[in-house]
Amino acid sequence: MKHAFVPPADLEPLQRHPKAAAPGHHIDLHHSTCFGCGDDVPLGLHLKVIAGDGLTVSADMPVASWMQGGPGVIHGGVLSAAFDEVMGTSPLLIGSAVVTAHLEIDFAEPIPLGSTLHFDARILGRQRRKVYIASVAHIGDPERPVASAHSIFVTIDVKEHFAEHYDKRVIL
Ligand SMILES: CCCCCCCC/C=C\CCCCCCCC(=O)SCCNC(=O)CCNC(=O)[C@H](O)C(C)(C)COP(=O)(O)OP(=O)(O)OC[C@H]1O[C@@H](n2cnc3c(N)ncnc32)[C@H](O)[C@@H]1OP(=O)(O)O
Repeated sequence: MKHAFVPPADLEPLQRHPKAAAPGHHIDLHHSTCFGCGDDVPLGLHLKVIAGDGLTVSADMPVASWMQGGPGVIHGGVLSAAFDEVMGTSPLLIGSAVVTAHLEIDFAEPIPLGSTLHFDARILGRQRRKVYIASVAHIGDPERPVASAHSIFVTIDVKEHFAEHYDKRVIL
């Protein structure tokens, strides 16, 4: 698939954390009211990200009618949010909490409502606090990706990062 993102050549390789979810297992929720993965939000993506081998994860997302952008197809922002969630969950494999600093999406084909998107994502490596991640999505044929994404996530101290906003969080 065409893309313009070039990760640095000198990325530091990363190791899976000994306590990371085992391959085939669901990686825990960010929190229950997260738009991307939370069980308690009525209108959310409800993504279940599954640990793969090494530094990989995967997820499936049925493309529901409320995700419509152009007639009969998924909205690009919804697709971007799904990539963000899948890639943003993967650093839990290395024991790091992260937030998105940079997210690039390449849209290769219109994605019809009613299809199921399958996402695969892979941690490429780190440079200081930056974790580089790549992801590809298909709707049935792994040889024919419909979209791909490249991102830079930055590791954070969760308590410190959210301290200013934590009191305004939504509890359902
Ligand atoms: C008590 C709470 C309990 C809660 C429990 C819940 C657990 C939840 C755990 C985790 C939540 C994850 C939820 C995932 C959901 C999916 C992911 C999202 O959607 S996240 C939302 C969207 N993203 C943001 O809101 C970030 C907003 N941006 C920032 O906060 C800052 O800009 C931040 C943290 C990204 C960086 O700020 P700096 O001050 O800490 O650090 P600096 O030095 O500026 O950047 C570090 C490195 O990153 C590069 N960098 C920063 N921004 C970049 C960019 N846009 N492009 C390229 N590089 C960038 C910099 O050049 C620097 O790199 P060099 O080491 O110097 O090479």
